Amino acid sequence: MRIVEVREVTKPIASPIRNAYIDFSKMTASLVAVVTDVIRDGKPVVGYGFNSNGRYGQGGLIRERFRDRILQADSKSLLDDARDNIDPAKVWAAMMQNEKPGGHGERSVAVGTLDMAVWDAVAKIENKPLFRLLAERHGREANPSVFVYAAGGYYYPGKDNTALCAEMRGYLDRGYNVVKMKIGGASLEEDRGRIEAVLKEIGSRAQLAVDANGRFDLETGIAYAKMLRDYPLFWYEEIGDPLDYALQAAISEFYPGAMATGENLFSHQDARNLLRYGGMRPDRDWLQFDCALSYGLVEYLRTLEVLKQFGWSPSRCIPHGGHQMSLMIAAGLGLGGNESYPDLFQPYGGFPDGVRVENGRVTMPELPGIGFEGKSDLIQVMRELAS
Ligand SMILES: O=C([O-])CC(=O)C(=O)O
Ligand SMILES: [Mg+2]
Repeated sequence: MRIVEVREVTKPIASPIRNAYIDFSKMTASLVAVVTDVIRDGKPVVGYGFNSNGRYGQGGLIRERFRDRILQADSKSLLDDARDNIDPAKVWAAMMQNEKPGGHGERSVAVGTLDMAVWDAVAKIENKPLFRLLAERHGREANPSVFVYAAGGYYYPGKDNTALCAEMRGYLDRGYNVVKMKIGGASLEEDRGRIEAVLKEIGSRAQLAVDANGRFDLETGIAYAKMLRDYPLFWYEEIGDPLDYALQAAISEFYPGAMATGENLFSHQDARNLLRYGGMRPDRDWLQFDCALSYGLVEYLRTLEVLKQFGWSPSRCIPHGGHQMSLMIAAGLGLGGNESYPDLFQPYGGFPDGVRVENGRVTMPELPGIGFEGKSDLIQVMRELAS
């Protein structure tokens, strides 16, 4: 049993939206296929992966370093002999040989993308949904019903509060009961008006989270905290620079409600520093580490270990990124839920065809692997890459 080929293509996921920090007019993502020599139903098992929005495709790193380390490794050294399967942790170690520690910028995206494809292949080889395989290996009960919230509310040329409210109402109509919008890309007073308009629109049918995308300095973050604490928000997200743990800790003195952060922390070491120094509160705050940006599930398992050491439950994690991989981890390992972008980043985001959001939850179907085969627009581009 071996990995015979690794393919990458960089795809556009551009749109005219903008958050407080970047616009998405040139956004791309890497799509990868990991082809094995294992035959199921007369065809080779192929695992697929892609990275989440926000960090661009990683074709250069994948093609120049990580693909060759997988293909050039002794194939036996990548196997889990006891399970007669590929061992994702060994593939991970092969990819990371001759990589220095620290400085976890973007190679973590390249490795996370390939790691997703490896797990997809591993679960397909066992002919199980990945969430069932994870629950089994970790001695847990799987729960295929997962909380999801609708992320959007971007700044958009010509978008006024009427359009923003219509967008949010559309999410409620599709079964969501938590919605998220961007802040920090306008003045505080303008953002207050946007928030009040949305709160009035959604009424008691849903809760609202707000996301500053790391834009604020301490003073602005506090000014917003004082404004936002007047409203019953679901969370106040990524207030300042993702690596400024002292800022995060200081804001907690001004904001008693829930805060969320972590989508731009790419390693278990960075996650540990957040828990050590960021003043995050395990009884109310949320952690958004996204395996597809941060060295994959092999690393995410280490991050979950760190959480345990610091007294955090996996149920405080609601990953960034809106992909099916995190849905699998949520259903298999008991995360608190997952992000979703109902109108953005297609065909990569979302759920298998026919899966509906009901009362803010989706139920994972019993598809082998991550379940990409159940999403027709997505599997089409994946198969184009593999064939
Ligand atoms: O706008 C983005 O970069 C995405 C983001 O922060 C989120 O989904 O939380
Ligand atoms: Mg965010």
